[in-house]
Amino acid sequence: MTFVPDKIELEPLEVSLQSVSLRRGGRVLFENLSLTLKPGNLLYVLGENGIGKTSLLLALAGLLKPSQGQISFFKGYSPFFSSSLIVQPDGASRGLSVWEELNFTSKLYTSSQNIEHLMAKVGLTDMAQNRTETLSLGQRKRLSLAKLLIARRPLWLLDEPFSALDASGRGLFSQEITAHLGQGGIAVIATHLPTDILGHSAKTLTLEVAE
Ligand SMILES: Nc1ncnc2c1ncn2[C@@H]1O[C@H](COP(=O)(O)OP(=O)(O)OP(=O)(O)O)[C@@H](O)[C@H]1O
Repeated sequence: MTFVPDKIELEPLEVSLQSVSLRRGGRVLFENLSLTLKPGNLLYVLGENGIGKTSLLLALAGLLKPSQGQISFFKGYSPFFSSSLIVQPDGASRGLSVWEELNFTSKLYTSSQNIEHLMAKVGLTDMAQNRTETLSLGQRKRLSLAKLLIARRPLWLLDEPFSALDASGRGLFSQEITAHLGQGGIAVIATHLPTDILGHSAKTLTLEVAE
């Protein structure tokens, strides 16, 4: 059975939420949410702790089912083949080294990206042989960025992408998000940080307690 298509181009994806409600832990997080994301769009999801930002990202990734409404992916892709999700804590715990983790990801996505080049780009060359679970939080975030670049999905779902990163890491991540948007990708960023870090025009969605 083939789980991943041989080659995924950055397709001009469009994602649409129609009257979406999400329940979790026995309570309604939000109701009747409608919005459309088009190529090049950046959406910031804001709101207090526990309001449902990460849950919305999980729903967009196809990992949580809306209790009402629909999330539609145009152009025929399922969320599994069109999105990359970075949540916290990340899932770098397979007992692999940094190089092995990137090699595994590369094979999973049949990517032709050069792993040495990517490790240099994200500043992890010196950590190539270190097991991923021994990385610092900022190094893990850099590893997540390398995996995003390998997967090359059109929809990036990023939970606090800039937290734990130093200034150079934040610069690098912003540069790659900007490049992704420029290539017609979409980014959804859940954050508590100021939303001007990218200098890119953005939509903002502030989640509030459901009635
Ligand atoms: N696995 C789970 N099972 C049941 N309820 C959960 C689960 N994970 C989270 N929740 C609940 O869902 C609600 C929304 O959580 P979510 O992680 O989406 O919030 P958030 O806005 O991302 O918060 P934060 O700003 O703290 O990261 C919270 O009330 C939380 O308790």
